[in-house]
Amino acid sequence: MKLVGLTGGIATGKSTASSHLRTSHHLPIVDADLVARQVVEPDQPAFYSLVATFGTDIVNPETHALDRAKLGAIVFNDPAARNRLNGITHPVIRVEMLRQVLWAFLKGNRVCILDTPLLFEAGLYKFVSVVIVIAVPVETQKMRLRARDKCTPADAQSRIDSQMPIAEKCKRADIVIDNSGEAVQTYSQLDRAVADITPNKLINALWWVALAGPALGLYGALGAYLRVKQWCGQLVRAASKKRA
Ligand SMILES: CC(C)(COP(=O)(O)OP(=O)(O)OC[C@H]1O[C@@H](n2cnc3c(N)ncnc32)[C@H](O)[C@@H]1O)[C@@H](O)C(=O)NCCC(=O)NCCS
Ligand SMILES: Nc1ncnc2c1ncn2[C@@H]1O[C@H](COP(=O)(O)OP(=O)(O)OP(=O)(O)O)[C@@H](O)[C@H]1O
Repeated sequence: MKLVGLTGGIATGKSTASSHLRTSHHLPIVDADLVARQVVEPDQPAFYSLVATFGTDIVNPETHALDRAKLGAIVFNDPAARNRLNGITHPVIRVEMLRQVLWAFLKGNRVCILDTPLLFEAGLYKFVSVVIVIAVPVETQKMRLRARDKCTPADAQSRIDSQMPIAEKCKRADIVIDNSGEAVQTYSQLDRAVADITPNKLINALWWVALAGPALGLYGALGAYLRVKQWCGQLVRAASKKRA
């Protein structure tokens, strides 16, 4: 299975591209933003680490879930805080993403897409065979980000500045998709890219036969690790609540 990193800057169109790859090409998408949301749900160990680090102000008092806007306002304006957030969330995001990649492999897919905004920043580019960057000019990026998230120009700028510049990502890419035009133009560039990168069926089947056993073992081990980690966290929290 070919592991493909799909990246870009904030609001350059990664989700637009990945939803086309999912619906028109039936490719499995491992969505880092989605995983990042799941690992900070209120029953997850990373949620408690975030509260211990950033304080209870980042919890919405009504829903008891993470107040993403508040945490975003802190970390997108403070590189040290962002490093602390990344230090808590990224290790667990990586484990869950690896689990999903193994599942995509076990199902016999020939291509799996890692939709990851921080592919370069977090070093995940080392594990993929092809990097696709979805690019737009910075002015278009700012305009689309502000229109989508209804944020101020300063907020849009600080989010953009939190990431590697899009021009640098394009330099490091194997394939650059220009998403500054109509969506259909982006889709046809993606269609050509898929045709270019999809491996031969026979070679893929041989790799599957060679690696399915170890992949299944690792998949099971990662699932068990995540579950045990969650149980341990619950036990520790229950014990500290009792003591309080
Ligand atoms: C800071 C948080 C709470 C803000 O949440 P919010 O709902 O406003 O944004 P959302 O999660 O939808 O992310 C939107 C975009 O912001 C950018 N972004 C998110 N986290 C980061 C980060 N740590 N550094 C730089 N850019 C980031 C990405 O381009 C992402 O696509 C949230 O992004 C978060 O928990 N980030 C840490 C986990 C992470 O690194 N996620 C990125 C995928 S690995
Ligand atoms: N070709 C296009 N033409 C016009 N608008 C577009 C185009 N592609 C994407 N958009 C719009 O730009 C915004 C950002 O796109 P999208 O959400 O796909 O970006 P993203 O890279 O996934 O963002 P994030 O980094 O926040 O996850 C959305 O409102 C989307 O509808």
